[in-house]
Amino acid sequence: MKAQSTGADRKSGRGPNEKEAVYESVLVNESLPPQERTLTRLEQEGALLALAGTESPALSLSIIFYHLLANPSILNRLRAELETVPIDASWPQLEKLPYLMAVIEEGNRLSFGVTARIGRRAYEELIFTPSSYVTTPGTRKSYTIPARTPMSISTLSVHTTQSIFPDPFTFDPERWLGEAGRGRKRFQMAFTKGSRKCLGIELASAELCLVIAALVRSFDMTLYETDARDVSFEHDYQIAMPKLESKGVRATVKLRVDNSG
Ligand code: HEM
Repeated sequence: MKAQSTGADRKSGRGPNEKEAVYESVLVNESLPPQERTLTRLEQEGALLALAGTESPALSLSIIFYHLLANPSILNRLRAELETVPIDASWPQLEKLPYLMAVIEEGNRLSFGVTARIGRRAYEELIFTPSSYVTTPGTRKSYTIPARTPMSISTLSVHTTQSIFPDPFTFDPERWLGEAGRGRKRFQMAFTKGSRKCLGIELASAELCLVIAALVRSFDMTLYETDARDVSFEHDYQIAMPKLESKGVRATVKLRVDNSG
């Protein structure tokens, strides 16, 4: 769905290629009533952007780096692929690397995005037909969901469905490759789906591609006092949290000499 313009462009006289700033889109937004164009609303937008834009990619990165360092065969395969592009490869160049993208998909899958059930209401009646992945006996019939019925789905249950993601708690980038991998993408719920899905998907992809490529190529790392429980989903704080005493994913780091690219 195309995002609706807030009207700020018309007021500012900006050209079609210039971007609207977030605060401006609140203050000059003709579809917002005046009581919404307040300092409180600006604070809320700012806090959401700062939180959503930092914690979520940081969680995916921690999970990815734990599994890369715990599984040298995955790390070596990723490093070999990264060495096929220049050392200063851009985001568009990195996005074309299938194994890097598979590692990112798998990190996002095991981060679970937002673990709380996020609600949706459709304005029209819906017919829900379970996919062929629904294997519980007696649950394959279709349902009619009346318009405006509150609904929600749990990312945890989708991302750990054995028939979609076999051995779901194993970090296995392979599952995102080839035809089968492409088919699974519609079950990637880390950013959720629909009109309120994450606003920062592209920025997150750029951050993850560039940071992973830079760290993997520049450093040799060894896990330090870190185990699987530092990245497992043990506590639900609306985002997945590991064991409470976790100090995060820690590693010792040595600069490497990368002769390629
Ligand atoms: C791996 C990284 C990220 C993940 C897994 C993630 C996940 C999510 C999820 C699950 C939501 C809730 C969507 C819903 O309500 O259905 C969300 C919303 C949002 N995210 Fe992200 N996010 C990530 C990175 C970012 C980044 C880098 C930004 C940039 C600032 C960002 C900005 C936002 C904003 C503004 C919303 C609210 C959208 C709305 O309510 O319309 N996110 N994100």
